[in-house]
Order: sequence, then structure tokens, then C-alpha cells
Amino acid sequence: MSEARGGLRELTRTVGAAVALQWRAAPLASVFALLLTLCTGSVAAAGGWLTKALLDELGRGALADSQRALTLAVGAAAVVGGSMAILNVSEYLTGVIRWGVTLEVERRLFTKVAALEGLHHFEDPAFHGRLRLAEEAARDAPQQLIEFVKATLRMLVTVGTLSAVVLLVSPPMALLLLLAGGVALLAQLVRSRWLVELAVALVPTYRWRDFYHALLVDVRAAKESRLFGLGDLLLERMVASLRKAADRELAVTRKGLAVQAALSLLTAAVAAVGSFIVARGALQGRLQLGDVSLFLAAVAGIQGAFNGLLAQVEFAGRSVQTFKHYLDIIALPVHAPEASRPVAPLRHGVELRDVWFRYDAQGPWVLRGVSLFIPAAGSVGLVGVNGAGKSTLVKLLCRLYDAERGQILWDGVDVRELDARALRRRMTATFQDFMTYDFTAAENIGLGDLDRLKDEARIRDVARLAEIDEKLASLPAGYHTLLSRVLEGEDEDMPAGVSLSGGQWQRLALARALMRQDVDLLVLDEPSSGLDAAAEFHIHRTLARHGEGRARLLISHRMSALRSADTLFVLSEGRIIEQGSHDALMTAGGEYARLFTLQASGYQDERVASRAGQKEVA
Ligand SMILES: Nc1ncnc2c1ncn2[C@@H]1O[C@H](COP(=O)(O)OP(=O)(O)OP(=O)(O)O)[C@@H](O)[C@H]1O
Repeated sequence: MSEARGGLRELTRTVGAAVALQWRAAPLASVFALLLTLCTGSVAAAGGWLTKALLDELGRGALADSQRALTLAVGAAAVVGGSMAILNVSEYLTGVIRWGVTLEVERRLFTKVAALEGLHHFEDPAFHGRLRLAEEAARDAPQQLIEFVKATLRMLVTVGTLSAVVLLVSPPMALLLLLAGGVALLAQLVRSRWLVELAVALVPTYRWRDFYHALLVDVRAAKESRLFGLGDLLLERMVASLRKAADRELAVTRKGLAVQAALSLLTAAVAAVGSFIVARGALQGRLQLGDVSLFLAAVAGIQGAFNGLLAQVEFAGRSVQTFKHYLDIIALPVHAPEASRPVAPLRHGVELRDVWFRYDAQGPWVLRGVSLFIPAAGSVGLVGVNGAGKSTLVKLLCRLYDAERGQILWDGVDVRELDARALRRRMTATFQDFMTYDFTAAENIGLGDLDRLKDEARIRDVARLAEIDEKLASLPAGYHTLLSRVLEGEDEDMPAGVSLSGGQWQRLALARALMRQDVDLLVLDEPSSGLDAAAEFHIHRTLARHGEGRARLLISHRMSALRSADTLFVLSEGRIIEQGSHDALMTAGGEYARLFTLQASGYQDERVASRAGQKEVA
């Protein structure tokens, strides 16, 4: 009982939200659509009544009033013609409302997604599942729920008016019809519940299918896929996902077939019983020809109205569930900037104080009591083997996650008390897994500072700093060349897109990070991993110049790039195990010295070393 009440509450909440959404998206069209719905609901009864009156009049033979018969005939024809006109206008209004609602829903959904703070939602498979359902809902659910509301209204008006008509002819029959309709409705609700449960259960299957599909068409995946011959394997897995979905859907459809067959039998039986009652009444002279016609039209009308609603129930049940996911995502809390303290320019430095962090509450600790200080005008280098936690530390600094224990302090203020967006505006960063946007070259750089997205002079300045200006200027449309091999420009004159090399993309990412001028903290996570040796040397000199007077955190596996940092921290399994200047750490002979010597020895050529040795001896 309480479950049914909960279900009803859920239905009311969802349908209410869909109706409110439609009202906001297209108020005028909604009012007209409602009026037309009420009109179409009464068409059957009006048409039936006019036909009955016409037949009764004609049945009077020579006594018939020809003027009245003619008026009734014209009236019945007008009702049919009018209902067709209403249908056409309704279709147009449905289009207007559908577009209004789709735009509104997509805008609201992705405004919310864009406003979500941090990364944890985006690294949660359950969130992606919900988002998929919500997007599905954004496309169809409000419309289907509104169609359901309209079908219910139409059904109520049709059944109400026609039942009144049938009641006049045969009261028991009216009851029978309503009962049969009610049973069919309940059965359909059960069927729709099965379908909803199936849709939710199949979300991961469809997401895997999408994933294999993306791998089959993605240009980057195509390289490995061709080289390792992965095409058949991916295809097989994609088809297997689809087959799984198809098998499960067909199983539910088969289950529903029995229900459907029982419903058809019930409908036919009710119609047969009704016809029998009326035919007998006519034979016994209790009913006239018009009554028979009216009754048969009413039976067909009521069953048609119920069937119309039944068809909507299936979609509506599914929509209630998917739309619920949309409403849940819309209701997710986002950070309220007004609740946070403004961020002052950095004067002393950023401090990590005994920071502990793990990605999942049950997962292993990734950072275990990290403490380090990045002075406002100093540089810090972070060293550590793969998986030590370096990039995780960067994510915490950018407030993409918050520490579980300990604090990150911005001039002594816990960053959790600060407005995250304002904090991010005071810093810039290049990430190890930087983005390559399929935009123009200028936009790829300008995105680093949206206020200067069109500032070509500034864009070229930072491109020069990142030593990519010459290359970009030489592209077919210079900085306005699209950097894409998968999208084409919407503008016909635009030359075909081009792609860059890995190192060139990295320079572009670096230029993007340099776009922001008024920043206090510069975070560079492997900014030169893809650069050739000469370029790396130049870039680091440029970065050192550019970063002067700011707090800098530099991460690199190329240890030579870090040696000039004021302080170096060695991170191992989430702990700082050494710290000091390059010279101090080399003298100490610990992990840093071991890693540095190991890397340096890889660059030693014995012939050069032995020549150097001979010179020393001489
Ligand atoms: N989003 C994530 N969810 C769960 N675990 C993660 C996530 N990102 C990283 N990890 C785990 O956290 C640990 C530290 O990863 P991190 O990327 O910080 O290392 P790193 O020092 O930057 O390594 P590398 O030198 O390879 O870039 C790893 O064991 C990794 O598996």
C-alpha cells in the first residue's frame, strides 16, 4: 500500500515537473494544445449523437423533417472535417512544444553538468549511467509524459461523454465497458513496469555498446586497432552487447504477449456481449436504428480511447523512470559561490598540511600525510615514480577533489572555505593528459582565458612563448585553421582541418596555460614530455622566466628539467620521503640521487665519457 502511494507520489512529481517544464518552454502553444485536446475528446460523442439523430430522423420515413435531416447531416460532416483540422493544428503545436521542451531540458541538464564541482561525478560509472538515462529523458520523456496527460484528458472526456450516451441506451453495458477498460489499464501498467526495470538494467549494456562503437570509429583508436588487428574483437563485443540487449528485450516482450492476448480477448468479448444486447433490443423493438448506431459507435469510441491511453501508458511508465534521473541530476547540489570567501592574491604561499586522500572511501590511500610548501615567488619540483600520487596532488591543488584529512592552505586559509572558481582563476595549469580540442588553432589557445578568446595579439604572444607560433601561422588558414581530422567547418570557405604532432599539441596546451596573465600559481604536470630535447631546454628556460614572481609547481620525469627548482620533493607511495635543493639531495645520496644518476647514466655515451676521462688524466 505504502509502495503504491510512493509510486503515485513519484508519478505526480514527475508528471508535474514535465507539465511545468512544458509550460515554461511554450506557454501559448500549451494553452492551445490543451483546448484542442478537450475538443478532440468530445468529437466522438458529438459525431455519434448527430449521426444517431440523423438516423432517427430518416427512420421516420415520409414523416421525416428534411430540413432538420439536412442540418444534422451537415453537422455530422462538419464534426468529421473539424476533427481533421484540429488534428493538423495539434500536430504543429506538438512540434512547437517538443522543440521548446527539448531545448529547455538540454540547456538545464548541461548547465547543471557544467556547474558540477570537482571530478568525482565524472569518474563514477553510476553517474554516467544516470546521465545516459537523463539524456534519453531529455529527448523524449517530457513530451511523452505530456502526451500521456493529454491522452488521459482526452480519454476522460471521451469516456465520460460516450458513457453518458451508452448509459441512456444500456446502463449495464456502460458499466461493463468501464470495467474492461480499467482492467486493461492495470495490465498495461504492469507491463510498463517490466519495461522500465529492463531499461534501467540495460543501461550498462548500452554504455558498453557505445564504448565499443566509439573505439571502432575513433581516429586515435584506429591506429592501434589496425596495428593489433582489434577490429573483429571490438565488433564481436559490440554485437554481443547488442544481442544481450535484444534477447532481454524480446524476453520481456514475450512475457507481455500473454497479457496482450488476454486483453484482446476481453475487449472482443465485451464488444460481442454489447452487440448482442443491443441487437436483441432492436429486434424486440425496444431500440431504434439510431440507438444501435450510437451504441456501436460509443463502444468503439470508448475502447479506442482506452487503447489510446494504453499505448501512452507504456511510454509514460518508462518516461517517469528516465525523467526521474533527469530531475535527480538537476537537483544535485552545486557549489554556491556566494557562500565562500573571495580569494585574495597569493602573498606568502600555498601549503599542503598533512594531506590524506583516496579516490574511494574503501580504496587505498593515494596521498598519506603529504606536507609541502610552495612559496608565492618560489619554485617547487615534484619527483616520483609512476603512481606515486603526483597528478593526484595537482588535482587537489586545483580543487578538483578535496583532501579527506589535512588541509590545503592558500595564504593560511583552508581552500575549502574559498570560492573554488575564483581560486582556479588565480592559477593556471597544464595537465599530463591535456586536451586537444577540435577547434581552430586560435581557439585552442584562447580557451585558456575566455575573456581574451578573440585577443589575437595575446594568443600569438603566448604561442611564441610556447614556440608554436611559426607552425600555426603557416597553416592553410593560419591561426583560424581547424585542428581536426574528424569535423569540418560549418563555413563552406573554411579549408579542411589539419592535425598536429604530439609535441605540437603539447606546445599548444602550454600556450593555453600561459594565456592567463594575472595568476599566482603555475602548475605544470609534465609540460615537456612530448618535446624534443632542444625544444625542452628552450621551453623550460621560457617557463622559468614566465613564472618569475609566481608560485610554481613543476612535475617531470625528466629530472634535468627540475634541477633548478628552489626545493624538490620526492613522493613515494603517497608520502614525501625527501626534500631539499638538487645539490643537497644529490649529496644526501637517497632516492632522488639514485633516480637522477640512473637517468643520467642512460644519457652517457661511453665514447664521450672515456674522451672526457682521457682529458681529465692529461
Ligand atoms: N581517478 C582515479 N580513480 C581511482 N584511482 C586513481 C585515479 N587516478 C589515479 N588513481 C590511482 O592513484 C594513484 C596515483 O596516481 P597518480 O596519477 O596521482 O600518479 P602519478 O604519480 O601522477 O603517476 P605518473 O607518473 O604515472 O603520472 C595510482 O595508483 C592510480 O591508480
